[in-house]
Amino acid sequence: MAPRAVKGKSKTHQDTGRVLKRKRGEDSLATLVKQVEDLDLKNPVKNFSDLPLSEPTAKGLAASHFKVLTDIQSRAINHAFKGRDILGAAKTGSGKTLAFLVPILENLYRRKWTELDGLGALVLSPTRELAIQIFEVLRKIGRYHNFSAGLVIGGKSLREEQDRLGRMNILVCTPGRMLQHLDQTAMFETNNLQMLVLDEADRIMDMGFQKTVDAILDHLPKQRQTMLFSATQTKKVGDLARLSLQEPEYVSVHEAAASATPSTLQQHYTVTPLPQKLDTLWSFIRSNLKSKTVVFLSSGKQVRYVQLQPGISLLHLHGRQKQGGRLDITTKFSQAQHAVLFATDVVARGLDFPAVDWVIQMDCPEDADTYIHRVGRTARYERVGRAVLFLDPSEEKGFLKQLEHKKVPIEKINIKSNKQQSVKNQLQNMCFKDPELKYLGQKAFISYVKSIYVQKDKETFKIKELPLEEYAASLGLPGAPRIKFIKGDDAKERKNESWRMAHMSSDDNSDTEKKDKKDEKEVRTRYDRMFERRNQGVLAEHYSKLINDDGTMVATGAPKDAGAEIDDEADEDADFLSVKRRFVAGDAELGEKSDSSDSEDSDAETKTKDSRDVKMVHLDGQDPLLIDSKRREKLLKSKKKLLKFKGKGTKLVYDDEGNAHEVYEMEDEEMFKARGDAKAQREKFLEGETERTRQADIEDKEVMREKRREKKEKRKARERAEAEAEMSEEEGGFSHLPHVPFEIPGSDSDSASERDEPRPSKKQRVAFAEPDSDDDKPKSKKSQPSARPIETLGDLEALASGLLG
Ligand SMILES: Nc1ncnc2c1ncn2[C@@H]1O[C@H](COP(=O)(O)OP(=O)(O)OP(=O)(O)O)[C@@H](O)[C@H]1O
Repeated sequence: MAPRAVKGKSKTHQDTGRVLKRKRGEDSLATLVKQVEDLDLKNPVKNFSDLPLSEPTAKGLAASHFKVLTDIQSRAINHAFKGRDILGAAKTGSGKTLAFLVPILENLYRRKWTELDGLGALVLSPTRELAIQIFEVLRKIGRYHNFSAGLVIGGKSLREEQDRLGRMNILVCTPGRMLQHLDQTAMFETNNLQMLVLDEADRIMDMGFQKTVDAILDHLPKQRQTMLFSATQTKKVGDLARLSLQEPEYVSVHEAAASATPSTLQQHYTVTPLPQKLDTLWSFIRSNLKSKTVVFLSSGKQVRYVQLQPGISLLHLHGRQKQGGRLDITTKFSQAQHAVLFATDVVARGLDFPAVDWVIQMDCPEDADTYIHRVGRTARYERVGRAVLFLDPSEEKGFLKQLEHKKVPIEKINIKSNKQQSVKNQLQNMCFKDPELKYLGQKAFISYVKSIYVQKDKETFKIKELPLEEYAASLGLPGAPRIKFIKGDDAKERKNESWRMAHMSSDDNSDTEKKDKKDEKEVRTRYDRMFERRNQGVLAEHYSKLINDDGTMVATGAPKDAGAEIDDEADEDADFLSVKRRFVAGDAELGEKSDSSDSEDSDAETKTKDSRDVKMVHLDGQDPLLIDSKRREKLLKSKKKLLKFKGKGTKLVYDDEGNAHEVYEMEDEEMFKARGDAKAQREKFLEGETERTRQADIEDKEVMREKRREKKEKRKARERAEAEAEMSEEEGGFSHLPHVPFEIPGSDSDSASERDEPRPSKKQRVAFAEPDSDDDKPKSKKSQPSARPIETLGDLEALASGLLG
């Protein structure tokens, strides 16, 4: 009896403690809400400690060593706290990421956001690398919150992500993958979304992403807070209308500034004729072996070709690499003290590589905005940095005009010709010895010329003025490859085309990957072509023998007298092709019926030919089955096995007159032609099917969502009722504030709760841990749930490819 009394007493103590704690939480939340209401927008705060912040965010910021707000942070955060739409523009490296992440955490916190409320904030990033980076910052500063957060960037199975998506409060994603989920993941709801953030907004709103972003916006509620951030901000009225911005606050930190680039950045350009660019780069690298440098080139093929060995670690990064490889390289370069990263514009925006000394732009960027983002990879957050742009004489005037227009201060420098070292001979030797390298060089040449051809700014990019023969020689090539341009062929448009098809299929990959696949298909190596030619011959020969004049198929495994005219050589080849089927085309010459029929449905007959015993079995409505071995004879005795040789019947449909038709009937050629060009018909058909599939998906999803919504509402009501009952029993007056760890449910079993099975207990959940050892980690077990730190690239890859777990 006694123990029971003690137990009862301690339970009451625990309950009272819980209730008091809840009351304290409610009180501090009310104070926080009031402080935000009273925030003076005209008086930006300096330190994070002066902002009205929740305890978890304040702790997360302090543990990540963020104390003083940057300009953009102090001017944007207070507006964002008040729920205003924001157009944020500030120089590269000025801390825009925190300017939207802190409001996301705080606004959801003040709204008591829980797992049951679903997706509260969505952050769109133009590249996977940037999405990963944003997510890492979110993990750092949000580690003491109980929100669940996920990274959705493609590269892994859609299924894996689907199960977990429905429970996320905050998502960081790339547009293509997000749209795929919005269209295809029934459990994923966005009707409760509070905040939408577009990082590198001008890039996300431009042509390349237009269709995808518009389709995403169609799925989102119009009533929401929208925040746009970039170093080169979009202010286009059309874009703002597309986003349904409501009286946005334009927070521009650099509009009044003298330059659009950081003041700690020294910018130079050098006029280097195209054929000398590689030599200039080589000489630069050789004289800066103790630096960390990013070299921008216009295409991945060029990035792959630059395989010099100057005595410093060279890394290559471009969009066509596999995701794991890309992550590996960004991590390596981040950690390296001295290295050169050859990259395309995939790293131009947003990436925060620590301590980059130089940014070299070997190929002129497409516009001044791209220039600003590229050079922004150095001189970040008050650090110094240097940038050099290589311009061909034909590009100088046009591009300098663009830079001037965008307030970019840049000075000309001359390269000392006596310091120039030539790599032309070295490359020529290498290409001579290694045809594969020569092939790569040719592709690099072609892709460079194409990149110039598709540029819109014809005042800067004048293809006719480029010395292409000399440029090819500088790459070590024996001559300039011939390039055919199709008039009116817009490469960008072609690139974006794949979106449509990616969208239609339920494939797992992001749109970027689709592009890759499409391109991979187009790029056939020499060996591919040789192989194709060789096998074409073999197949052609066979094909002509396998197909009769009238186009009917000839059975290659049949004996010679079985009606097919096949010569000896063809028989050999037939064996080579290992035709396993034993159906013969006709039975007319195969002798009389055998008496020894032992099956209800089949009759067997025997004929000896070419010293082989051959039996024939007739199956209803089928070609005869040839029995030429004991094994096949045995088969006859099994009715079950014979079933597979029986016909399956034909499905017919009846018209109004009662005439039977096959489900698919061949159309008369004339009629087909009358309906127009075959290509146009195909496209029309595809469009129709895409639309039909899309509509069906949307309808299916809506039904599923409705069901889920109902269940969720019921669950929510039940939980609230329970909580209220519990409180009124004990003390009364408080509302329940359930907490979900800041996590992505990791295991498959976790996804069960999404399907309305009992919610996992907190102990079952997997939560984040912060890998940084220097941060003061929370001491209590409750505030530091069991954790899996990111230690290896594999971890990071898993993190990037799916959802955190
Ligand atoms: N308040 C702060 N105190 C100290 N460091 C900060 C602060 N805010 C941001 N940083 C640091 O500044 C660097 C740049 O920040 P961030 O990547 O957010 O810049 P950005 O403005 O988004 O740049 P970009 O335009 O290139 O995307 C990061 O390393 C970040 O950790």
